[in-house]
Amino acid sequence: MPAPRLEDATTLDGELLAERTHLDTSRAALSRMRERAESLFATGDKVAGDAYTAEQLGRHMARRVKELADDPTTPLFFGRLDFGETDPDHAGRDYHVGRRHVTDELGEPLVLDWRAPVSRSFYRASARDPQGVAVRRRFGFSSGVLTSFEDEHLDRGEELGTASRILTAEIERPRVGPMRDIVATIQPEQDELVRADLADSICVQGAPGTGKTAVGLHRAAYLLYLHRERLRRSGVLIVGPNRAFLSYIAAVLPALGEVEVEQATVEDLVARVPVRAVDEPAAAALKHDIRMAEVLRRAVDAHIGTPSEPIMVSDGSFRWRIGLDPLHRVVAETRAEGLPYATGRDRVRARVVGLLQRQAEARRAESPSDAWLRRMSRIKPVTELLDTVWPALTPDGLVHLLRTDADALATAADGLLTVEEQELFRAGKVGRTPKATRWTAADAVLIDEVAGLLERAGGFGHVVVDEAQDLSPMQCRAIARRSEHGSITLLGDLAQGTSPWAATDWHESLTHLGKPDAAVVPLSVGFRVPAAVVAFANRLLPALAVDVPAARSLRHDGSLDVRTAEDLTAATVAEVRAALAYDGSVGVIAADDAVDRLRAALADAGVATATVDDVEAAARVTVVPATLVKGLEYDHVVVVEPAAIVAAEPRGLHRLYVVLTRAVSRLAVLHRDPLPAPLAA
Ligand SMILES: Nc1ncnc2c1ncn2[C@@H]1O[C@H](COP(=O)(O)OP(=O)(O)OP(=O)(O)O)[C@@H](O)[C@H]1O
Repeated sequence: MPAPRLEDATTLDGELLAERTHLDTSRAALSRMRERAESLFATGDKVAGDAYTAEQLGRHMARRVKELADDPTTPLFFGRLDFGETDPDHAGRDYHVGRRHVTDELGEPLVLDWRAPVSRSFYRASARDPQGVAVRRRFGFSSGVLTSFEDEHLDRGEELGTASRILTAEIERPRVGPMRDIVATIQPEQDELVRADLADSICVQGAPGTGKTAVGLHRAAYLLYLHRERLRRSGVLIVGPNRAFLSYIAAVLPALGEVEVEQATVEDLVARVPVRAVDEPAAAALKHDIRMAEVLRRAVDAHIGTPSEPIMVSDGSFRWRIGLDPLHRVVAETRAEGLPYATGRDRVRARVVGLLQRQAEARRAESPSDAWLRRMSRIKPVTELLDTVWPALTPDGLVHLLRTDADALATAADGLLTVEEQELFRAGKVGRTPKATRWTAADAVLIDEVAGLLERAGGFGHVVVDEAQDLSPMQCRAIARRSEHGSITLLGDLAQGTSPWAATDWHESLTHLGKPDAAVVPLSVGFRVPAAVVAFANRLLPALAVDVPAARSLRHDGSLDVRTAEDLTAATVAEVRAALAYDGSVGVIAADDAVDRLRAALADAGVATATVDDVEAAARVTVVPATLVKGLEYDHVVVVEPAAIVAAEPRGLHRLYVVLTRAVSRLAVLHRDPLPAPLAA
């Protein structure tokens, strides 16, 4: 493919000047839009009729003001599309593409939102399929100042692809602080996922650093733009592995103008009871097993009984009787409807009252009053019937019952759990009541499952699940309950699975998530890890027993340094000192129990360190326990004693693979013990 032609220098200067002027004009227009929104916000309460409308309007305006905030360090636009004369819709027009729409006083667009339909060509047009675009221009910025641009004359067959200087500079830019958006440089294979239909659930399998997290967040922003009202009502949820990760990604969506997205860990989602105990590994594995879903379903179902005698009800004036047959019918019909249990209980009550109502109507030839109906629905014989055939249940009460009543568990688990497994399930201390019980994290998932059997909760319009390979089947179901009527974006890498129940097959996870037909799409280009580091980490892949497509790294810079050291602590301090000579962040990653020692040694040496959940910290060095580093990245990574990281947990080699793939530019591996076998090869 021909390389882009260089324009002569004077034209270039003139063009650059014109683009800077356009940037100034757009900035001024954005600030006018914001002022207008602010003044509407200030007067909103006077305009709105009632308190409710005022509050709604206030919230809307506050959101609008936030959305229109201008950050001087992020460029308002990053690209431009010049359409050819023959394009049927945009002949001869040019558009600047940026983070949000900016219009002038007449409402003419100065900058188009990157999510607008026209902007799509910025990401997807190619020399082979120019989509009407004659020239695609990318802008280079330095500290918010427009300093350069790069043109591709698609109409002349020019295309840079990943050789773009501006893309390369963006990828190689030192990382500091929280994660950044990638709107300026989304790649075609990523864009296809970002712009997938709201109705489509997708699963992205990608090697470390292929942009899975970035794609998920940008998809959320894209869907919110396209289906704003609908998704504002139903909500968008991002699920991540831990607090540190969530705070690392928290700034991306607000930078894209999206301030109303919920972020949570799975533990947050199921936090109906406080978690105050830890399961033995075997018990935890059993509780996360998919068979538990059926055990719990049966245990709830077992509470539905059979009426054994007619009921007699007196309302003061008359006595009514409902025979056994109609009562049987009410219970059987309700059961057949397969409603959530608590809804079923309400339905039985309503039907029994309905039977009384019909008798009353027949006798008095008029409908009984609402007050009469209410009284009948709470009258003792009706409530007693309900308590026998459809007793009220609570989620923690039911799990407590299974932990304390061997017979109840045996009935529910018959043919599903062995006797040993039932004993394992009931092992451990249980309080006298649910409230007095010290629940474990796995218990909380089971309690949430029961809550889902009792009552159907409202779900989100879209859920993005990151690091999804670590979810257990029961955790997948907890997410499924929150996305039953919505779609999901599942992001992960089977090679990075470190939980005891880590997925080995995406179709299985998707089935537990209630989206068995979702497509599994690979991402294949790595934007983080330098090729030499990828090659080193990939030595582990054969030992990880997963079938994942290999990725190609875009980064050929970077360095890898693996060496032995007698005094690991001293070597770490020296390595961190050397790393600080470069720009960017430094991450020291070690087995969890070595973290305090390393942090203290660095402090003694006068090196300030941050903790992993403090993404805004001034210190450039972070000491990170290996178990918390998933999803994060640092320019310079120092891995201390790989053998200890591997030895610390059953899936230690997978953990080490995660650890070795966090480096953006330089990786130093320091060890005293021999390297784990696959690496030493
Ligand atoms: N198109 C792109 N342009 C510029 N940078 C990109 C692009 N795609 C991804 N990146 C950058 O590459 C890095 C890795 O991206 P991200 O964290 O989304 O990858 P990931 O696949 O989720 O990785 P992991 O599996 O390790 O969690 C980030 O710094 C991200 O900003």
